[in-house]
Amino acid sequence: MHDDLTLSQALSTEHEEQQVSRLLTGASVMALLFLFGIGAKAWHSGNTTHGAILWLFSVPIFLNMIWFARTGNRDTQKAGLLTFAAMLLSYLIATGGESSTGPLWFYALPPLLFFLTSLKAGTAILLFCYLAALIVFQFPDLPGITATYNNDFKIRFFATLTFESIFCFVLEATRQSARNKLVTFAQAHEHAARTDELTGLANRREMLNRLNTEFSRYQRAGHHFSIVLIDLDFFKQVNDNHGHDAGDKVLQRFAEVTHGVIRQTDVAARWGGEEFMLLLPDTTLLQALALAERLRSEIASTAFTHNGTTMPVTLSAGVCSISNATSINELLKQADVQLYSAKEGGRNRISPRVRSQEKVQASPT
Ligand SMILES: Nc1nc2c(ncn2[C@@H]2O[C@H](COP(=O)(O)OP(=O)(O)OP(=O)(O)O)[C@@H](O)[C@H]2O)c(=O)[nH]1
Repeated sequence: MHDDLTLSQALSTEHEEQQVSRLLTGASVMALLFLFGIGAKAWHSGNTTHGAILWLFSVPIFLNMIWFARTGNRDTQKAGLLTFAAMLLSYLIATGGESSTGPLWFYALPPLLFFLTSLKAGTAILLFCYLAALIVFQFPDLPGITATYNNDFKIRFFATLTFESIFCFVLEATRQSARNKLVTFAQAHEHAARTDELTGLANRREMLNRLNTEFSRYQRAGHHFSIVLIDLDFFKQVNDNHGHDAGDKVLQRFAEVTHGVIRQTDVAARWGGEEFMLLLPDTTLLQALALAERLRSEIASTAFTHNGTTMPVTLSAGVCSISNATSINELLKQADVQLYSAKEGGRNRISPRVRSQEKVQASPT
């Protein structure tokens, strides 16, 4: 599954959120193990109240894990774990934990906070933790505070925690900036891999992907679709008479006109050279013929100009519906046969011809 992910999908917010959830689950399991182990050690060394309180903390963490497994709600999982961590740290700094080592667990907070929340939210929560520590250090007589710390410890605690927090902030900011650049780069790269540079339409590779997707949809749910294979008539003459730049301009203008004619759900691609393909989801052969005819007429009446000279541009197109084919290959082959027939029939026309079309195309344009 993972191999199928594109780079920008792999860097997407959803994917990152999944990673965060996995990390939170891992952190929860580790927290449970630590609480159980350190609680057991405290219990055996006679500090039974401290041991029992540590074990008690494992209950909400365990329930949070169960809740996440049942609901899949990542926000609750994150908020729950951060709340329990804040409560546990408050307890540890207020009581000193074992041998006044409780505040040491504060050092786990900065990297976790910046990774799990935003830089802003992480800084705000950290400042709140600083305030809590300051209150414990400055007012040891407040109810619930049983630990006393000497001044050297307090100064070193704040100095090292500040150093670590700044370091984590800078690291996370750098990581986020690199990630954003990578996402932008990946999106541009993926767009380029799917798009024809000259016309901005989908390229052949993208069209083949979309055809396969549409064919699967047809096989699964019976959604019909049609394709239109288009070739500009006598395009070589445009290049020969007006130059390659003029030819390029015609291709670009053709793409613009096509965009104005098709629906948003349709896909237009440059199939190669001066050949184009339209993929029309949920469209019958007759509807596709009508659209192709509309495009033919629009192109025939559009003024293609270059350096003040107007160039005559018309198209021929072959149309085929998936209901007349058993595979993508056959669909393409039939559209090609129809295109050939349109060219043979005199160009500036759509094939197969149905009665309504014959009436429209009877008068030469
Ligand atoms: N300017 C420009 N010309 C291109 C491009 N790709 C293909 N062509 C030209 O398109 C022309 C296609 O010519 P042909 O295959 O002979 O077809 P045609 O002149 O359109 O004649 P019919 O298709 O038979 O109506 C060639 O001259 C190619 O060089 C492109 O990206 N830019």
